[in-house]
Amino acid sequence: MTITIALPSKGRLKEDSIAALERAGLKIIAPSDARSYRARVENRDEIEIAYMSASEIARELGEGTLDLGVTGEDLVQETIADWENRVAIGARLGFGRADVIVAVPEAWLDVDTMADLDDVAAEFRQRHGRRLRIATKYWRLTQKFFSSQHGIQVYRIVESLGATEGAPAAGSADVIVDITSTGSTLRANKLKILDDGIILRSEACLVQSLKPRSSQDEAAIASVFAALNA
Ligand SMILES: Nc1ncnc2c1ncn2[C@@H]1O[C@H](COP(=O)(O)OP(=O)(O)OP(=O)(O)O)[C@@H](O)[C@H]1O
Ligand SMILES: O=P(O)(O)OC[C@H]1O[C@H](OP(=O)(O)OP(=O)(O)O)[C@H](O)[C@@H]1O
Repeated sequence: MTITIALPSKGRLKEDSIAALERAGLKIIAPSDARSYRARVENRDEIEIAYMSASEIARELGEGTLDLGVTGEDLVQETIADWENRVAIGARLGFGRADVIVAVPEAWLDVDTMADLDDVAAEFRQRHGRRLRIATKYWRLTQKFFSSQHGIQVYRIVESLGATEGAPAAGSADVIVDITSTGSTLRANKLKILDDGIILRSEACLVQSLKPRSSQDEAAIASVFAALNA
């Protein structure tokens, strides 16, 4: 039996993921064809490595087609419906840190909290003839935070697949929900994070799919977590 560990094939999480496994004693043998998205681990024939995009890793963990994967917690929570029952976050890896936040224009001087934003949302239609628009690619996290946690119901999500911080200035949204790490993109676009507007502090994690599997595979997974958490 083999278990499959998926690692990001590109982007900011790729190199750190490989390094984290190597520090845990899992040395990845590069495939003979560098364009291949499959690899093996030295002296661990029961482990197969698959390279794929970070969001695809989250999706496939949710569907149970992978055993383990390294991806961001934000992508886990956003991509997988009912994520707590489908996957388990087994190790936080200390890189890929970023916060998913609610930010509003700096010019909104009297809006500093989610309660202030609730007031704005409630008045928005009367004042502007439409609902408050939130630009984001984090639909699920936004709905959970606004509707379930803060009881804000009157808003509209405008899907943004990039340059989200530009949406308020461009006039396509009023506020945003996006990732920030250094804060420089928010500052450059004259946006401020609400005082209680941190939805999630995310980092790269090793995540396990919660599907039934053989005791041999369970043991292989446990040994990977033990090595990483050692
Ligand atoms: N400054 C940052 N901007 C965006 N994402 C970041 C940042 N810092 C860390 N991350 C994390 O990196 C992950 C996304 O990584 P990356 O952008 O490499 O993926 P991607 O290649 O865009 O993935 P996909 O192709 O699946 O969308 C997310 O979990 C995110 O939280
Ligand atoms: O707080 P900061 O350090 O400014 O980082 C945050 C920005 O970085 C990411 O964009 P990036 O330009 O990396 O492109 P991406 O959206 O394609 O990941 C992210 O989407 C934010 O816009």
